[in-house]
Amino acid sequence: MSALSESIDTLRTNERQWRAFTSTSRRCAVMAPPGSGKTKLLAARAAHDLATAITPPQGAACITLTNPAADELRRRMEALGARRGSVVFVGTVHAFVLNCVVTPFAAAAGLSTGHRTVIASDAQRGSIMRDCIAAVYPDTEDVRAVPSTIARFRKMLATDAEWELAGPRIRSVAELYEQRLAEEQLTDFDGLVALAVRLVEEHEFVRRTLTTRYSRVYVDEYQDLAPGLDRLVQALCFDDTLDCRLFAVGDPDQAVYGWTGSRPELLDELTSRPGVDVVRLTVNYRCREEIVRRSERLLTVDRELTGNRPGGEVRAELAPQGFADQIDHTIAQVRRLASAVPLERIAVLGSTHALCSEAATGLRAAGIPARVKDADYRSTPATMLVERLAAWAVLGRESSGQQLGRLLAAWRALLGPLADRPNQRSLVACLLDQDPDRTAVSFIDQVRALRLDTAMSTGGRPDDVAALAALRATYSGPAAPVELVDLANRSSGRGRVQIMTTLACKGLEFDAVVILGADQGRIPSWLARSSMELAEERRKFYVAVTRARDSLLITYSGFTVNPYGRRFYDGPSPFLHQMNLIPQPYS
Ligand SMILES: Nc1ncnc2c1ncn2[C@@H]1O[C@H](COP(=O)(O)OP(=O)(O)OP(=O)(O)O)[C@@H](O)[C@H]1O
Repeated sequence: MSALSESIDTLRTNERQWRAFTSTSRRCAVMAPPGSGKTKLLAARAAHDLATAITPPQGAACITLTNPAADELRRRMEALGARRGSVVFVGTVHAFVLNCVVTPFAAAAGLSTGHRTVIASDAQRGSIMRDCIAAVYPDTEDVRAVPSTIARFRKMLATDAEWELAGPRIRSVAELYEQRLAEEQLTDFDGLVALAVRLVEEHEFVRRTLTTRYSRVYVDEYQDLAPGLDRLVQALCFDDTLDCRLFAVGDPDQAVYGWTGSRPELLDELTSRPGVDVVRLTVNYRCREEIVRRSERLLTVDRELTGNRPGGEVRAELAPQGFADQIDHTIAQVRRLASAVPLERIAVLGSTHALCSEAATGLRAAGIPARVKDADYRSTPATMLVERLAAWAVLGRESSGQQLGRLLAAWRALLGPLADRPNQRSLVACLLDQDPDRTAVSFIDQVRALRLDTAMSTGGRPDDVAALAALRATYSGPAAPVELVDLANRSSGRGRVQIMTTLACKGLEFDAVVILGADQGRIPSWLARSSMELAEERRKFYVAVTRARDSLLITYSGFTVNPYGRRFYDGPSPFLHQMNLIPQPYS
């Protein structure tokens, strides 16, 4: 039986999943809690449609928010045998906007000069923004909030009336900033999204060509789409004169990207539009029942969710000596679990990168191998591919879980026309090289020299260029891991406890989870003041809690310490009371 048939058969066992899988509506929205099989359903539905209902040259676009989530979706679809090719797009919304909307249509619609779109690097954006602020504000004024305010308004595609609310000086800086980018033939992601929305909303030929090519659109994590991206989906999938179907999945209780302008209500708005078939899933297949029961206490509305696996352990432990003490509790927990659970199936989550690296130092000092996600360099398509190539080269197909054909397809997708046949042959030769002296850094250099660097810098991908440089630096510093196997293990995380922020754990699952630092001021963050910000902190914690399949430990001290050593005795996180893990405080 094929992997796709097997996956479809498991969906058959759940009446609601099956209803969504077989929905014949042109627009289907699946609202579902963590672990209820949203991504599984979306991958199976897309793979099945590609095999049975979509005939080339028509294709499909499968869109999600972040690079790791896109990588996971691509992996799941490939495992189901979904065909890959020029008419199937699987990637992030920003990659869709750049490669499928702006690059092919902006010049034809008269909205660009026809030059290649170059995305400004973080450094370029920062420097231009500083210049523009200096041109509008006097030196004496506190301008720290200006860039984030402008970013928020640009992400929400603010109307004239909304810009007026922001004030004339903010608007002037925003206009100057966009003008400077244009003069230097640069753009940024917010500019790209705004341009794509204009192209799709104002030009019928763009809508028609796009929907002829991508006759089905699949969106994972819909609740996290920023408003501009929601407008793109509306323009393509809610125009009855076009033949474009939508299959969207999401969970408003997992909306954690408020700073991008996304709102949890977007998914509710989608489901209340006419002609949308709404399916609500209620079984959490991931977490054992005790974890489901405790996690649901964090929500304001009872969703009547059930777990599908009995048992489970949820504990909160007081570490009275402070954060270092919490790390000791974590070490004890990892040691307790280690005989039964592979280390890579254990996650340690902290609210900030700083807490995560402190935890990694503590675990490593105790002799426990640990990997901090995104600590040294960003997970971009280029760095993730280099890690996967190293895994295949060192561990082989069986142990690495990587297939050469898929790696080459990913290589071609990344390099475009630069990945000609001789280039691919050189890559395979590099992967087959058995030189025992090869280090991680020499492998990285070899792969980058195979036109990877050139493709990234000429292809307008400054994030990948910066991330590749940081990847090299990670393996070339004086105390850096030098072995190629260290790089190879990075993609699977094999043999290492996985440490990451509560934001970065989204979409992942582990047998056991430890959440560190559940103290007021950290969870929720002291920076969250408004009710909207506090609600997002609660959702972030809910996402973290629901990553655990079997056991969950949450540590707290009842106080936090700021960088100057001052203690704040604000008590444990209120979420621990909410989950009924510690008694309610006296009011
Ligand atoms: N019908 C089913 N039978 C058995 N297992 C299932 C079923 N549906 C989903 N699962 C399993 O449940 C787990 C969670 O699935 P998946 O990652 O797709 O959930 P999700 O809803 O996308 O989660 P999240 O929103 O938390 O990221 C996976 O291990 C998946 O294989």
